[in-house]
Amino acid sequence: MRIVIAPDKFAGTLSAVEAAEAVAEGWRSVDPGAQTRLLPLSDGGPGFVEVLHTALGGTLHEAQVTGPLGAPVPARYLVSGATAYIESAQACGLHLVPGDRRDPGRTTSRGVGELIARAVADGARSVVVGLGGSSTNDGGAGMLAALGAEPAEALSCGGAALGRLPGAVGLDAAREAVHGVSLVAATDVDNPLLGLHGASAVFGPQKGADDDQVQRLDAALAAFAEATDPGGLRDAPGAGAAGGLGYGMLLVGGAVESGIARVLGAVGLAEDVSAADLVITGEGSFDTQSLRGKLPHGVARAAADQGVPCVVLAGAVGVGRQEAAAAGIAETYSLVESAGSTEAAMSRSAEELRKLAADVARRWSGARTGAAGAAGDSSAE
Ligand SMILES: Nc1ncnc2c1ncn2[C@@H]1O[C@H](COP(=O)(O)OP(=O)(O)OP(=O)(O)O)[C@@H](O)[C@H]1O
Ligand SMILES: O=C(O)[C@H](O)CO
Repeated sequence: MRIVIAPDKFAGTLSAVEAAEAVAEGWRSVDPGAQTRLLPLSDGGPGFVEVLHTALGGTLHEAQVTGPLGAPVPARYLVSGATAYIESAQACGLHLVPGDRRDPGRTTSRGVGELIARAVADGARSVVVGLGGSSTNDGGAGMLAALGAEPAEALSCGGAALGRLPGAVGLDAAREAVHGVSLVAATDVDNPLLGLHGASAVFGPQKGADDDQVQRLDAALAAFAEATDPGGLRDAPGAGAAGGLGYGMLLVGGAVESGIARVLGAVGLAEDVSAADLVITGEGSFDTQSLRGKLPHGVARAAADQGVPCVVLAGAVGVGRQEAAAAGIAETYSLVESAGSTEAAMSRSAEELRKLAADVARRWSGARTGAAGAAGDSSAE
């Protein structure tokens, strides 16, 4: 059997690469002759550089940049040909901020700008920045400051300060720093910068903001938008990704693209799917959100387009059989159910995923050869 294994990360327990490897190992333990094609994926958030490196090869460059709270953090970016791939979460990700220090009023995207500057200095003609999983809400102001925007200090100290900037914002030097470079924001969401569906309201709470702070952060971003762009960039889809980093990139001539589309294109999913008998995708929590354009949904659509069955192996499954079927998903399998508890699924995630994949292999390879245990005779609901 030819299997394409294309999962997202299981946030908090397995990277996409680890998840894909565990599924492949589990499958091959039952069906050693299977041809497994591993295509770990990312939507632009954490894992972006690792999955593109797996798919494209290229060279990883190490850097030390300003982290979300100001202290330096290590970050790796990928260079493949004349294109550099940067993962904003490596410089300002939520995972870099301990739970008791989360404060989207203070965290900065400055390190992202440092990575862009470094890639451009290395000679990149195209810079693709994955956006998502951030701890910030600074409209990309810190990133712009690292590229030369003024007043640098006030722009670098987080989203709260944007409501009281000491003077006009100067963007010329930042624009000049990326002049002639194709700059792409590969975003995990298409939210605008401001308002009910904006960065602060939708993603502020997961970064530690309460209702009052959400209001203040939204007002501060609105003031920043007034000071930087009289046009409609604030309303552009994706401007609100990564705490408004999408907006900041638009200000210096960047283009917004779907991170999922960028990654699926880069890894050549459609081509591999066309030669497959089964596609396996997955993520930590497969819920109704997942069916609104998240990675497993994109993979399922690619499989459905080619008439290839697709199954989901997820940490937890919160989608019913009918909803899944409507999205082109033949079966869903839950690690929590197969491991017996959330605790077991989370603490022994790789091992439990291998076991679950072996079980799925028994069902699906058995079904193909007409053996007992037809595919899909049991699944998590
Ligand atoms: N091994 C696991 N077993 C059971 N549940 C898991 C496991 N790993 C992660 N999870 C659950 O999945 C959640 C994370 O979901 P997921 O990996 O889909 O990412 P997310 O935070 O929803 O981000 P994204 O928007 O990128 O999908 C965790 O909070 C946890 O509840
Ligand atoms: O980083 C964030 O704010 C979310 O992942 C949306 O982009």
